Amino acid sequence: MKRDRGVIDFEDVLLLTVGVLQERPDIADQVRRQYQHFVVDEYQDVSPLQQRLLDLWLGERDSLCVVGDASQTIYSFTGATPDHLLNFRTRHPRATVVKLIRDYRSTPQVVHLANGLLSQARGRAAEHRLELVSQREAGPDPVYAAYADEPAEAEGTARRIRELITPVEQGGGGIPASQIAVLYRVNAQSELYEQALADAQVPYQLRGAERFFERPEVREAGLLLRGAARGGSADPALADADIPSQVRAVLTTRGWTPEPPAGSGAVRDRWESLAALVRLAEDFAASRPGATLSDLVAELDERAAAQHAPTVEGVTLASLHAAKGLEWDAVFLVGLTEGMMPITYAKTEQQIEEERRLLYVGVTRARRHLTLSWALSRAPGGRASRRPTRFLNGLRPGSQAIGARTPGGGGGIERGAAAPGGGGGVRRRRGPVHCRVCGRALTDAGEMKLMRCEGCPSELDEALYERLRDWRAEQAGLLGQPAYCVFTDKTLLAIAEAVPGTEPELARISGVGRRKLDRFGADVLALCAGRELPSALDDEGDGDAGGSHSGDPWQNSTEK
Ligand SMILES: Nc1ncnc2c1ncn2[C@@H]1O[C@H](COP(=O)(O)OP(=O)(O)OP(=O)(O)O)[C@@H](O)[C@H]1O
Repeated sequence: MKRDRGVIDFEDVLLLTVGVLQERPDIADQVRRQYQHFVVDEYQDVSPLQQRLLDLWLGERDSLCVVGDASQTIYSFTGATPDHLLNFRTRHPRATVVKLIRDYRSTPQVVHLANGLLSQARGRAAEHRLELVSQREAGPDPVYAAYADEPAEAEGTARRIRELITPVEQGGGGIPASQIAVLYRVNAQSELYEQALADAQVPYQLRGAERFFERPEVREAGLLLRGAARGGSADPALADADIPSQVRAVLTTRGWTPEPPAGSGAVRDRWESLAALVRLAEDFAASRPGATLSDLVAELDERAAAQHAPTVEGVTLASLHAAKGLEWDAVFLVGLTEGMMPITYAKTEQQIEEERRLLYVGVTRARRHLTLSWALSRAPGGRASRRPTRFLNGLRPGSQAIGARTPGGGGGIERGAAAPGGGGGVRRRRGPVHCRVCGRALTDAGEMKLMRCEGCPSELDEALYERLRDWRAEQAGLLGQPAYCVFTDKTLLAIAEAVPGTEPELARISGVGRRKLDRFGADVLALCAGRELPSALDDEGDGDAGGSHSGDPWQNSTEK
């Protein structure tokens, strides 16, 4: 097909050049006369074909300098291998090896996390890893932020970015938008961030990919959905189906399938875009009961228009792969859940290790501000079933053993450390409630309950949150009341963030009144302390269906 159309791709450029240099010594001589010395950057990601071309350029000479970092090998899926780098000394015994361990880019806090990530790495590249030493002055600790769902994560990120770009004299960070990046694992994740940044009126640009609504498969899908909305659907039986079913039916004709195609690459990218559209339709239908396919198409048009702002110097949105070699003052690594990081199709140990290196590449892009975030469920109201990436275990606060309350290895914000006025045992006075993270006065009831802005990063102990939810479901069952009558989601979130150790600390959390304290206080404190509770269902002695466990059963189990 390429021959028919008279085009070649980048791989062909290499192949043809190799062919010319091999078969035409006269041309090879001329090229070698013209180019005397060679420097290769990112040498850990060289493919055998690229290595062959380099050898042909060089001929018998060895005027060659290569620069690389085996720990940043992230293109193995294209056939690249760090072996050329790691075997360089064998092939060129006279070569001088300079180990660059001084890191002039990042603060000690960022470098500490980068080193910590690699300390858990395995495989050949890991054997050659270097422990970096920051040469910069200290900066802020990396921020770890758990959000309830993906839109909240995107909105929270956009809000933090707004603060960072606000001029210093107006109380912001004074960082130019061009010095900020949001990095994600797959390009289909960009849509949420494009929308959130557009909503927050933050200029942005995409790197290495087109804007979501400008991608060919998304435009094509848009046209088909528009046709279907006008009644032009090829399948009249679908006219009465719900919006997501209609969208899935239309997108199936463009290659959407319920399960993703195996492996990575262009087919997978295309599928991810279509899957993002399906999710958008599902969320839209859930939030707008009674809406039609035409309404969805109008919504898509609106989003496309909002995200269509002319490209100006702005925040960079990029995949981790596209961020290689770059750096920014502030980097947001988003969507760091199991399944996305490592990505589901990374199965073998080597593939998992490559994912770890990808996260390492992301972390080392940050000069000063680094935020790592994830969402516990995909859509608002969904079950908080997601887990943050395993790669941060032992590194992010609260990620050690279940119930452990000590922060993980250095480099993290310790629980509550960032809470202005939140420390000590001082009783909270009634009056304006301020966000524990950014200090803004809160007016929204839900935010007041959380004691922070919805979008400000939380230091949620998600394992505790899960246990609290399970416990609440059990209590609600016993009481025959809805779960929110025990504690609302917001109160549970606030508890899982604050992890109160004493009754007064628990009492300070909004939504925990005297009655709740008497009834549930001991249970909650036991859970916060990481203790197991006996199942309330086994507790035959409590005849008061609406009453408390009187504190005893779990008090007895405190030695566990
Ligand atoms: N000797 C130095 N003194 C001060 N700053 C330096 C020095 N060397 C490098 N830097 C700065 O450190 C940052 C990182 O340098 P550079 O991009 O060359 O690193 P790198 O090794 O190629 O990183 P990576 O491969 O991870 O992208 C840059 O901002 C650069 O200006």
